[in-house]
Amino acid sequence: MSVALGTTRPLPVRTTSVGDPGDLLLSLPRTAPYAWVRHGQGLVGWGEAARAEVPPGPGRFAWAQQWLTDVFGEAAIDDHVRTPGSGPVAFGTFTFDENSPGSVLVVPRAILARRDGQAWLTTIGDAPLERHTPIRAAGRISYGDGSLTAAQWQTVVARAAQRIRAGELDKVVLARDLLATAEHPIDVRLLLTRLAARYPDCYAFSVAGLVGATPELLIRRTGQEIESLVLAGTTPRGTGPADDLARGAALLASTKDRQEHECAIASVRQTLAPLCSALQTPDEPELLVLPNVQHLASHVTGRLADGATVLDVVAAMHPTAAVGGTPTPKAIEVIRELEGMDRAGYAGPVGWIDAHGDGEWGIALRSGLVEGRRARLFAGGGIMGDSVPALELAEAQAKFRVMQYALEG
Ligand SMILES: C=C(O[C@@H]1C=C(C(=O)O)C=C[C@H]1O)C(=O)O
Repeated sequence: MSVALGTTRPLPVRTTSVGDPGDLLLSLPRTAPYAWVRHGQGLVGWGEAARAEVPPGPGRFAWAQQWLTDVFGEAAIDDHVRTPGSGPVAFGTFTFDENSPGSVLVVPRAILARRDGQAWLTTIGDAPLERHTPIRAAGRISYGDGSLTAAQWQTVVARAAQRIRAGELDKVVLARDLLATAEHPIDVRLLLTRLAARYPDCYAFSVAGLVGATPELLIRRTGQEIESLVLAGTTPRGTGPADDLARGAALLASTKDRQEHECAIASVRQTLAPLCSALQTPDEPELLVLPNVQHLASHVTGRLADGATVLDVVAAMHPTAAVGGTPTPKAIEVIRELEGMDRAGYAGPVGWIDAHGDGEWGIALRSGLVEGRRARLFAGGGIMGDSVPALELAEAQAKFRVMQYALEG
């Protein structure tokens, strides 16, 4: 466990109501901003009161939960707002692969939040906080291949589809990375403001260098109520309104995409059912239309049977078939074997948790790891037996556009 210098223990936490803070993202200072924002609502944080580098391995979520229980349990909390996200909050990112290092939890020293017309500020300790400075442009952006070229990746997709046809597994999600280099150091706040403006239906997030705008809500816990938005099955946007509608209709009617979606729903149902006293999954997916792609989407709701925290639920759900595959252990094996890269936090859980175990966690898609002038971007898609490599590449390229837009404007 690490507790930042300049803060005393137990952490002195104070939450008070504040007037309308305006755009949450515009309050962030430049260094290490934390964010989870959708439709202008959510939480932003800065500074560091406590930080944990979570050790890799199968026990990582339990380790993280214990760390949170210790840090929150001994905090001296003066919370005048008492709502999910008030009091001390930890932002977190977990790597996709449990064996990869890089999972991090951070309790910021300041958290500014807004939900349903209510706004609040939480501060920890009284040392002065870093102040807001103007957002800086990144200048020209150039791109290079990551681990595999587009052609190599298509070969890998074809190989995976062949293994699915041979009956080794039902579905696997394969991704690739793209390396972006900017002329000037990348200001994460610039990426966040662009992402929030162009993708308001997505969760714009920033945790420990992992930045993106994900449409996929892994789990939200509010008391005993839980919600999840399952996405799987994708088509790029059309060239005009008629083409767009036709693509949406074709996606809803596509056997390949409906089966891919069913794999994702089945994995979520299977992991949530034992934790819930009630669980509703829709019979038919809907279309979620985003500026770059259209997805098959299912909104799942439920009621937790016992006192599981949001992180306990994350631990049970990750990785869903939307980002791993079916069956999960075989899909993970194939991903490790074929992708030729470490996904780091991409496709892993990202979000926040409070001292009562409430919180919101997404799947870190449409994202990149940002450091200095460089960003490593990630995108992928579900592969089935009848997947066409060129179409999968086009889908991944459409998904890369989210972060390319964030970098280039
Ligand atoms: C893997 C990604 O997205 C996932 C895969 C999808 C698909 O294959 O249709 C759709 C949404 C996400 O669950 C990504 O964005 O990189």
